[in-house]
Amino acid sequence: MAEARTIGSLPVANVQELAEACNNGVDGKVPERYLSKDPSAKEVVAGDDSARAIPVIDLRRLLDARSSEEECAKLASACHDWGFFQLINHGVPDEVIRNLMSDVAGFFEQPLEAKKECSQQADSLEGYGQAFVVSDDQKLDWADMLYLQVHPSESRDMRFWPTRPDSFRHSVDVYSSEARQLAYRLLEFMAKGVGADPASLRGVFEGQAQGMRVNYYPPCRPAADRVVGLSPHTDPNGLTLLLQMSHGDVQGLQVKKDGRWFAVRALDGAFVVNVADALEIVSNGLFRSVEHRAVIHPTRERISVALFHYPYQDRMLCPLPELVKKGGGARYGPTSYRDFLTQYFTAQLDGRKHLERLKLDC
Ligand SMILES: O=C(O)CCC(=O)C(=O)O
Ligand SMILES: [Fe+2]
Repeated sequence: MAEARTIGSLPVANVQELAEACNNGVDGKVPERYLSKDPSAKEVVAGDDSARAIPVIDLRRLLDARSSEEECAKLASACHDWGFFQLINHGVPDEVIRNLMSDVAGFFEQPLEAKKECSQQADSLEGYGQAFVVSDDQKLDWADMLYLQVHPSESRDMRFWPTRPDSFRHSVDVYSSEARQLAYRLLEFMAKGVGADPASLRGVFEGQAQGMRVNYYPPCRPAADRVVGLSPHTDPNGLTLLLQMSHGDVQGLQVKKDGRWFAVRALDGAFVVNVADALEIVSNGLFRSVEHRAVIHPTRERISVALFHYPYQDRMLCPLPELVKKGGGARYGPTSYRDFLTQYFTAQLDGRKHLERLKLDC
């Protein structure tokens, strides 16, 4: 996949190690590069009201002929109004998710030297390290990550795949194939929700690249409210399925709506699903790719696993013709997905600029 294999990141400190030093008082000062200078970043609509702010969609209701139409409409509204929803009764066995999360946590529990066996190489975002560091004076995120290309299987670069815990590779393999089928299914229901042909929307993504990013957010005792776990961004792919693991109900994901940040309270056992850039384009703007970010807890770590489903890369990406007709014209110009990714990275995660430049007046 173009993204991970052509764009590298400048090497920076390992945040898990840095956090240990900062948190246990050896060197309590958090380096300036991690401290946010934007105070507005802290204005959040949190509290209990927002706990269920993002809509909850029930796959069982989508599948049941008696409730499907209503749930599809709810799904389509969620994708338009929020770009995010939580998915319950999703059918991915608990055991598959448990195994994945336990192996992922096991990887990060290893000593640094062991994790470094999977380190990123120059010019690639694949492997263990930090992403999106393009300049020496850029602010840095309080997180480490492990990015793997997981599908198609021949695209896997096993140099970056952990061999410990022993079951890591198997767990990822099983999880990615279950979740992939779920993603395709969701795309069909999304299409139904806007009166489009399910096969057309599914066809843009089916069999295409799937990547997995594990984000490790260490606690930050001295300055949790001044560091950022993952800077505001949209995802460049089509559909993202997100799982999180935390102790003591630690949350961290925040989603932007109408210019305000909303804290997401992830339901136990649910997926957090979000519309990403390519799906906004293909849906002619009926589904929206919204900015989101992750914040840090003072005393507890958090791990999230994002599974990215990419569109085809050998054809031009553009809105589905039937949705263009419905919408009275195309709202996005055609783009090659490779060019789009280059723009995404050149914009340095600067809001939605890379998407806005494709917009047409109609
Ligand atoms: O950790 C989270 O909750 C968000 C992760 C995310 O947005 C990403 O990996 O793209
Ligand atoms: Fe994201």
